[in-house]
Amino acid sequence: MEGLSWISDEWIKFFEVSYDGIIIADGEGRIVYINPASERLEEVDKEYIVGRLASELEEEGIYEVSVTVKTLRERKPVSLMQYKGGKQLVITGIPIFEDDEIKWVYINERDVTELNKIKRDSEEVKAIAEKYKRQLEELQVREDEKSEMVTGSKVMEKTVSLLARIAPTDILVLLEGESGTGKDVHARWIHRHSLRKDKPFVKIDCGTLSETLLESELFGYTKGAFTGASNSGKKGLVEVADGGTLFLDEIGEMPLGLQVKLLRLIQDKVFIPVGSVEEKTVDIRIIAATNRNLKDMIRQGTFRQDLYYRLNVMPVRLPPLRERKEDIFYFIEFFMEKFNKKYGFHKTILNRAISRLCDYSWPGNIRELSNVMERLIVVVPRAAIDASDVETVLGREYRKGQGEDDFSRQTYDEAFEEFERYYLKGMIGVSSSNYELAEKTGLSASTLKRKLKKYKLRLRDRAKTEPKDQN
Ligand SMILES: Nc1ncnc2c1ncn2[C@@H]1O[C@H](COP(=O)(O)OP(=O)(O)OP(=O)(O)O)[C@@H](O)[C@H]1O
Repeated sequence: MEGLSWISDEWIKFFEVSYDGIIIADGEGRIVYINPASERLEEVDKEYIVGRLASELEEEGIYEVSVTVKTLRERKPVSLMQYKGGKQLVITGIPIFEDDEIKWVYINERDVTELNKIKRDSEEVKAIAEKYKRQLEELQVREDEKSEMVTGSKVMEKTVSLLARIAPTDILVLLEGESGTGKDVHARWIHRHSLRKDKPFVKIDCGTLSETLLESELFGYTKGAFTGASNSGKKGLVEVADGGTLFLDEIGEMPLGLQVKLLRLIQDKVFIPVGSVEEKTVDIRIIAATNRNLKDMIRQGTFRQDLYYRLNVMPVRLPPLRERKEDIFYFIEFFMEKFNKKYGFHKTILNRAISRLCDYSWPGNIRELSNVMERLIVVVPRAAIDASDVETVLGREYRKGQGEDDFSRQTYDEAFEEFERYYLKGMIGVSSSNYELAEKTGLSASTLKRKLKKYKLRLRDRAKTEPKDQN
């Protein structure tokens, strides 16, 4: 340690206990000091190293690349990453100048294996946490779906899985269906499952306002734009929806004069507030809904063809309830739970009451079913809703609706499945065991098991919905 005689023994003691490797070389590259940590990290012996030229040690392969040599050559701090005996070392050489000459090279070696492992571990932990977070979110979504939207039948499952695929994209969705088929519910579902879910969902019913009012509601107005306009002007719903989703309900009712402005909004995401000359740009996703046949409207000249093609990118048809009778069971279950909770009841419904509800053609679709279920829960004074209650609540509607089944849109298989489920549900109502059910239906135990599974039916549903003495 001759070359370092100017450094006090106290300082050397610090070097000796350092966890980092420390090497000091002179201006010619001759190693004058190596601390125990460096001996350990580099797997070398100080007796062999001290007094030797770094370039020689590099030639001998003791050092794969000598940082000392590199630092002397480049005359500036140099950092390298090297692997030695399974360790990952970051080696830094710093030249120390006297006048213009390099007097010393100070080398610091740090074992980053542990550090990198900790980093990798923490990344792994982060990835696992992300995975669980995603799983939780998916569970949450499923929970939401359960509580907000019925998705029971095969048709509905297909629709929902299509919506799940398109929800995160910005594709324009056109929901088509009769009044009460769930266009609003589905539009909100798309928004909630989109990347815009934390931004506003703004609905405008194009059928309820006059052309002038609709225009100012949609696009807003500047101050003094028309008599009675607020002095400060007003933001339109299009702007309120910025970043989120604009739901244009009853798009078929949109006045022709506004259709061209809507076309511009859809195409270029620009609009002009009433009374202004300046265009404004927004970032919105548009979902439109209609219960009218837009193609017929084009023929009648009340709907623009170019707008129709802009809107018809991803049409999603929500069939009327009479075309998906299988869904009625799921809706009944859903509304029983919903309204029992709302009114604090624990009412049940008998299978024969369910049969009556299924017989009806539901011209007002799910909205009508929802209203009827709410009325039944509230007005029936007994714990179990019976067939006669349904007939009373539906009244004349029931008799009118009976026998109006429309199978014209169903294939034979679909109609058969609908009947089979209906039949089995009825037979469950009059059987007290699987054995009895098999006997009454004449089906083998295994066929019965398979069919009950297919239609998600259970014998204990009966116990839940029908008191024993009523059978
Ligand atoms: N899949 C569903 N799950 C649960 N409730 C539903 C579903 N579809 C519709 N409903 C209920 O039925 C009623 C009517 O639904 P919604 O308002 O979405 O229909 P709509 O097609 O938009 O009707 P309109 O054309 O008259 O505006 C609402 O009370 C809604 O909660």
